[in-house]
Amino acid sequence: TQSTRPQRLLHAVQKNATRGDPRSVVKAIDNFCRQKEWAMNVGDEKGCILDSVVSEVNPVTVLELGTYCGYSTVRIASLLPPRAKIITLEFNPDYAKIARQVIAWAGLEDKIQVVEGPSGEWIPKMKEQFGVKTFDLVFLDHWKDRYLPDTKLLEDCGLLRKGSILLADNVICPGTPDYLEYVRNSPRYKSQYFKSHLEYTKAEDGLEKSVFLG
Ligand SMILES: O=C(CSCCNC(=O)c1cc(-c2ccc(F)cc2)cc(O)c1O)c1ccc(O)c(O)c1
Ligand SMILES: [Mg+2]
Repeated sequence: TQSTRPQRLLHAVQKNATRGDPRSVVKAIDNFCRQKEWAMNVGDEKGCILDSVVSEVNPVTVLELGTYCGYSTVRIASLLPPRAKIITLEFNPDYAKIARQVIAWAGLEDKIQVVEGPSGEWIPKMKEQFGVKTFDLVFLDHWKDRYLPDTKLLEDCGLLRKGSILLADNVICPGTPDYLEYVRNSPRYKSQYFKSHLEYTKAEDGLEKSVFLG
């Protein structure tokens, strides 16, 4: 039977990356996506912006919306302080299965919890299910029309605190116009746009970093 792109991406990691070495896993995926097949990872260019925001925030609790194959999950987790944790939500069970194996190859299972299901259902259960108080950093990279409703849900569930950072991928391509309008015009956020390119291409894209003001 024909393999899927996530399966081929995982094989490239197992073939070319060193077990327990997150940076080699990131490199192997970027090489696969540049040389073999494009895939919707945040990629190396936007990944460097992600790295700088994670290093600056130094978060203890991270929420990622949209795991896909775990590329950004591994990127973020490899920069977290010892006791810090990342919860990553993925709707698609096939993606989640691949992501768990990519994360295991990187040796980061202890810092990462992959949760399967719709973000709209899981966000209201975060406190009771995972003992989360608030998130220091949220990386939005799932369905682009879920960024705004899920942000409002995070606010309503008391999962953001004064200073929580939202970092959103793809605000230009594919684009998240309603989300951008909200975080850029709401008095409850201070927003900043980091211009970049759509992963592995020359098309414009960027990340929007928004600080929740409480
Ligand atoms: O894929 C999903 C939804 S989550 C992935 C969201 N991410 C994107 O869509 C995304 C897309 C692009 C992009 C794609 C084509 C272009 F021409 C240009 C850009 C880039 C990104 O960086 C992204 O993050 C899913 C869920 C449940 C299911 O059952 C299922 O089959 C699929
Ligand atoms: Mg993306």
